[in-house]
Amino acid sequence: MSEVWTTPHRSAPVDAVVALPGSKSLTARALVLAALSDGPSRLVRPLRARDTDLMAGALRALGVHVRADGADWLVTPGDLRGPAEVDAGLAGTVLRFLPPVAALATGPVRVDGDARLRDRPNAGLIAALRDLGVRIEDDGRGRAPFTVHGTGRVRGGAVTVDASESSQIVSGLLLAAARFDEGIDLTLAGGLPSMPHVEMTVESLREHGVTVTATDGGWRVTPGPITARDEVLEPDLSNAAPFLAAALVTGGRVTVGDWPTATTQPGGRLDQLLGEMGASVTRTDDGGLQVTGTGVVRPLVADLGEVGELTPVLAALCALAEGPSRLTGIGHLRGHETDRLQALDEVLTAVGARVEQLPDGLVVTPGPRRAARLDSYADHRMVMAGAVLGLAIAGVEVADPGAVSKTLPDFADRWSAMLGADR
Ligand SMILES: O=C(O)C1=C[C@@H](OP(=O)(O)O)[C@@H](O)[C@H](O)C1
Ligand SMILES: C=C(OP(=O)(O)O)C(=O)O
Repeated sequence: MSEVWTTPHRSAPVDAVVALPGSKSLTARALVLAALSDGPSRLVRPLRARDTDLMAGALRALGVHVRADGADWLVTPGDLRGPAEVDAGLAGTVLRFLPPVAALATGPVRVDGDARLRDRPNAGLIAALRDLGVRIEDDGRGRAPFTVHGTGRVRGGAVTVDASESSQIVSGLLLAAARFDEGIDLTLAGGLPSMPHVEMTVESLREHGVTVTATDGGWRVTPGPITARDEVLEPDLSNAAPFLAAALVTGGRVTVGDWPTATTQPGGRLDQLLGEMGASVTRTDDGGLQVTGTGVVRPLVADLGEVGELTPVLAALCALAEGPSRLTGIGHLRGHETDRLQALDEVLTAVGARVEQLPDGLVVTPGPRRAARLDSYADHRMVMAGAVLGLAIAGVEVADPGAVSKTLPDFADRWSAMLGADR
């Protein structure tokens, strides 16, 4: 892909069926649990993208055998050991899920990544690990780079955790906790975004035979073995968002195949959210989710705190809506791949919308549309948001579109295929 992507403009209704690779979040959990489990596992239809490659690489660096050369990934646990250097790239999942695993290794494990990773909030995780008996060297801010000095075991036990800036702090602790001597009795110190992602963690743990109990203020994980299991990964429903949005924008029809009947992925809320924005949403007989639009996009007033990663695409839709939208509950997006509230403000303003930043969200008022060159902000979901805008607005370009490699390296090809797939 070139340095600047001229996104396809399309006024005719799209009519396409789209198949998507596995979920980033489920693949990350499956890799970590496979690495900590009591035998080899096979992951079927994992996501192959920068974030999951980095997770596989991080686990390999600690002594886990991950075979990723075939269609399936084969994971064989090994003795966890340092010294090791872990490149977390820009992946929140690696930043927050890997350190508790590193604490179970012997020897130092240094975690670092892209320049922006060093700004991503992580103090709640580092403080919690220290309270659980782990020695960690950091710059005093709890952010990358830091070094976990594992001794091969973690005491565990009761801990109060500040996960107000990222649910991944809770997920990371819970994922490894069955291997701590005392498990974990985690109490939240404050708010928690992205609750479905914690439910995903709890469900993944239970599928691996781990006992997780919801308590008054958090979760308790009982110490014990993590049972190895083969797993077929659900498609990534957050990556489905731009494709389904295309139906709404063009007044067309898009079906994403193999849509799970029940899911903890935040994208599972797309039927309701896109329905509120004017789509009709149905399930197809062969298990897909079909979204049909009329070409009119209704404004959205919603608290997206539980489904934050859907925000960039939904906000792009809001800029194309027939009135002002208000998206709240998403202050923590300022700590994502980029400050997404600021980035969305800049991008939506560039294409003609009026944007007001709230402490925890955005008010987006559509305006006269205009062409613009947008930045990707190294953020995969900002590229996808740009693609949605470009459908409706001629002349939308996105600089540095390769940022999509974080979760969907061939996004632009899939986007073109969708647009060319009219029947
Ligand atoms: O656990 C996970 O897989 C994720 C949790 C969420 O993180 P935050 O709670 O930091 O938003 C989400 O935004 C991220 O894309 C993936
Ligand atoms: C916030 C996201 O990623 P990360 O896992 O790096 O936090 C995302 O994918 O939208």
